[in-house]
This record gives sequence, C-alpha cells and structure tokens, in this order.
Amino acid sequence: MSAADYNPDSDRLEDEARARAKLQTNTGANGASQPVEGGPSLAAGIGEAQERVDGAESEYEEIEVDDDDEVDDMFALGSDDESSKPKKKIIRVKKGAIASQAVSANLLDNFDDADGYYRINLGERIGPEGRYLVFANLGRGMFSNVVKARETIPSTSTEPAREREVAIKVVRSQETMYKAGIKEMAILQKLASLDPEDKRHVIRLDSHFEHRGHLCMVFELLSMNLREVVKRFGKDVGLNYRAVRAYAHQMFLALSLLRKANVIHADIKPDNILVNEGKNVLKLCDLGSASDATEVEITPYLVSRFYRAPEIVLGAPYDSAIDVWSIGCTLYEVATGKILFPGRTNNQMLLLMQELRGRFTTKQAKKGRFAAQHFDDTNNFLSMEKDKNTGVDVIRKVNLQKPVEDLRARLLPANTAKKLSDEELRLTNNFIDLLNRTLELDPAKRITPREALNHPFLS
Ligand SMILES: Nc1ncnc2c1ncn2[C@@H]1O[C@H](COP(=O)(O)OP(=O)(O)OP(=O)(O)O)[C@@H](O)[C@H]1O
Repeated sequence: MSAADYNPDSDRLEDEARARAKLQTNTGANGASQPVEGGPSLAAGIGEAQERVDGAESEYEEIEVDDDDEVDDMFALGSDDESSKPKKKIIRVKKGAIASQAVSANLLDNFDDADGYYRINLGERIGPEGRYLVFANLGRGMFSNVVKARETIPSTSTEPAREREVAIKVVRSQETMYKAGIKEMAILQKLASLDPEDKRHVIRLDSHFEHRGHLCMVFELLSMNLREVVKRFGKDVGLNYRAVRAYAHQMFLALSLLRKANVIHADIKPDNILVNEGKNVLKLCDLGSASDATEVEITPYLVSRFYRAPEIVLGAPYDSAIDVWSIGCTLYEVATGKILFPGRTNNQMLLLMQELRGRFTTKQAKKGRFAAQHFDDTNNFLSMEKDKNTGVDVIRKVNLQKPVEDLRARLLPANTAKKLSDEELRLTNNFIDLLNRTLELDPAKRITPREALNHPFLS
C-alpha cells in the first residue's frame, strides 16, 4: 500500500479504542467524556471574554493568519512549489485582547465542540497576559488540536522584548485527557532532564498553562511530520538513502534516550516524528501514549496498527523493543514510500508479518493472552478472511514453512542492483540488514537502540 494513500483519519474507530485502552492504562479512568474539574462554565467564560473586549484599548492591530480553508490543501499537494504554501489572510483584532471574531463566535456558542476540542479562532490570544497569538492550525489528533502561535517575550533588564513562533497543543477538555496530558508533561520533563543539551531528538516542552479548562502545552515549533515529508518528497518511491540514514540515526538516538529513561513511547509512526524547516533534523513527538516500562498493561490496541509489534497483537509481555519494531516499519516507509504491513485487522497484521519474516515459534504462538485467537492447537495460523465469491467470513488454516516475501527483493530488485555503484550497494545492503534486525519477530532478538547506533548502516 502506498503511504500516500494512507489516510490517518480512516483509523479513527480503532484509534478511539486505542485511546480508551491507553487512557485506562494511564489514568485508571474509563475515558468517558467529563469536563475538566474546575473548568470554567460557559457563562463565566463569556463574561470573561466580554470583559476583556470592553476593557481593552480601542486600537486594533492587523495580523496575518493562515486562511483556515486552505490549510488542508498544503498537505494534499505532492510538490513543494509556492502553490503548496498555505494561503494567508489579514484579520483585525483588538490589541492585546481576544480577537473580536473569536468573541462573537463564542458568545453564540460553547468554547468547545461536542468532543471537547477547543474551538480556537485564528487571531485569538491565549496564555498568561495573552502572550500567545494563534495564527495557524497545525494538526488535530485524538487528544488535542495543535496550533501555531507567535509568542511575545517581554523585555527584561538586559534584553529587549522579542517574538518567536511556537506550537501549542490544546488538550481536549475531558478529565482523562487532562490527566494524560499531565503525565505526558512529566515524561517530557524527565527526558529533557536526561538530555540537557538537547542532542537526542525528542521534542522539547517549553511551558504550559490552562485556557478555559484546557491544558495547553507549549512546544518548540517544527515544520512538518515525516508522513508529509515522504508524501511531498518521496511519494511512492521514498527518500534517498542519505536521508534515510540521517533520519534513522536521529530516531535511534531518541530511542536510546527513552530507554535510558525507562520510557516506552508506544505510538511511534511517521505522524509522530517532526522535522525542522531544513528537513535535516527530526524530533520524536507525541508522548501521549508513553509510559514507564515497569507499568505496562496488555492491550491489543496499543500503537497504531501498521506499526504494532507482534508481541502486542499476541498479548505477550512487552518492553521497549515495541518501539524498535515501529521504527523499523517507519524506516521502510521512509525508504520506499510504501506501508510495510498494511493489515486491516490484528489477525491480518500477523499474516503479513509471517509472510515476510517467517512463522512464529511454537513458544510465541502459545505464549500471548490473545494467541489462541490466531493459532490452533497444532500452531497453524488461523487467517480470518472473506470468501472471494460469497463474501462470507471464513477461516483459512495457514501452515507457513518459509517466508513468501523478501525484503531484499523489494529493496534491491536484481535490475536495480546492477546499476548501483559499490558504495550505493553497500549502503542498501546495510539498510536491509538493519531492517531485518529491527523486524525480528522475537523481541528478545530484536536489535537495541545502542546496537543500532553501532550498526554499519549508521556508523
Ligand atoms: N511542535 C510541533 N511543531 C509542528 N507541528 C506539530 C508540533 N506538535 C504537533 N504538531 C502537529 O500536530 C499533529 C498532532 O500532534 P500530536 O500527535 O502531538 O497530537 P495528539 O492529539 O496527541 O495526536 P494523536 O492522535 O496521535 O495522539 C502532529 O502530527 C503534527 O503534524
């Protein structure tokens, strides 16, 4: 499956299940919608907004914001030309106050939508003393909407006032999400304390505040996520090996930091890896599913499906090796522009994994809590399929002796190999070897981040 065809939104239902499972694990709650305790009432919120407008100075300022209707188009284009840049529009807002259009919209309505997302208006100021001026939307996930804002940093006795751009993750106003956000911040702070010089490629949290019952997390601003990079610069063919190598190196640096901190990310995928404007530096982001390696819970929906390690699907105990598996799937996608295991169900994921990597050992096929759903007593794989003629669900027994797919054949077809220089051939062979080691079905045999950093592809 081409990575460009993949629509992260099509996984929403499973994502909801995943989020619920994860929130239960993280916070002991059931993930049901509940307003944040102590969150402002609608009436109080309107009063506050009105007061700020009435009390503000009469001057207006003109602000350039993204034209909201055009934002999605930026990601739809497969090119990097001028037309792919988001369109801008100028709006007038009260200086230092909430944007007038934001107020009027909110007077008629609640501040949140039905799912607890904050309805942000471009041009709105949020944060202590309206410090952050929101001017673009960056993305929306299960837990939050993320916006781009210009921060005004007040002058000090030694430095004049200045501005910089930041990303703000506005968490949905539900108690469970709020708690998950608090946990995400604690993990980010732990990781930052172990990487004081910011050399390990994990996103930096700058500060946080509350806005109308929403936890707002302020991050360094990056340019786009890796799914968008592949779609724009390597649609269906992937990026060149120099880029793959640089990205792989940085991803394993991030993983080695997580391992040092005893943290499992549990949602690594191209969407959660951001790159800078120059596309030469990446940062691992979205630690909303992360947890301490000592407090893991067995759930078949952890990690987005295409990047989900076999031990999760089988319901076996797992550790930070699940992140290495996800990195393997991500690197394949970056190098080829195609999704490695595009399974529609957990059962199909296991079939695709075995077709490429060979059958599970008897021990693995028996070990996990969910293994009996996928294997019979004699370890035949039970592939759940639809009959091609009748469309009825059927179970096909698969007794796979050897892999039927081959990473080498996919990454180095014979006609390509002949055209490569010795150096290119060496690089490609090393990449195939690294991938094989990240995609070991047995987590105990899977390469560790430290070993990966010393692998010939990266050293
Ligand atoms: N610091 C940042 N700089 C630029 N863009 C960002 C930043 N943080 C997040 N984004 C954008 O917002 C999107 C959603 O962010 P994030 O994954 O952190 O949110 P989420 O609500 O936790 O999502 P999920 O559904 O994956 O849990 C990212 O894929 C990215 O495109």
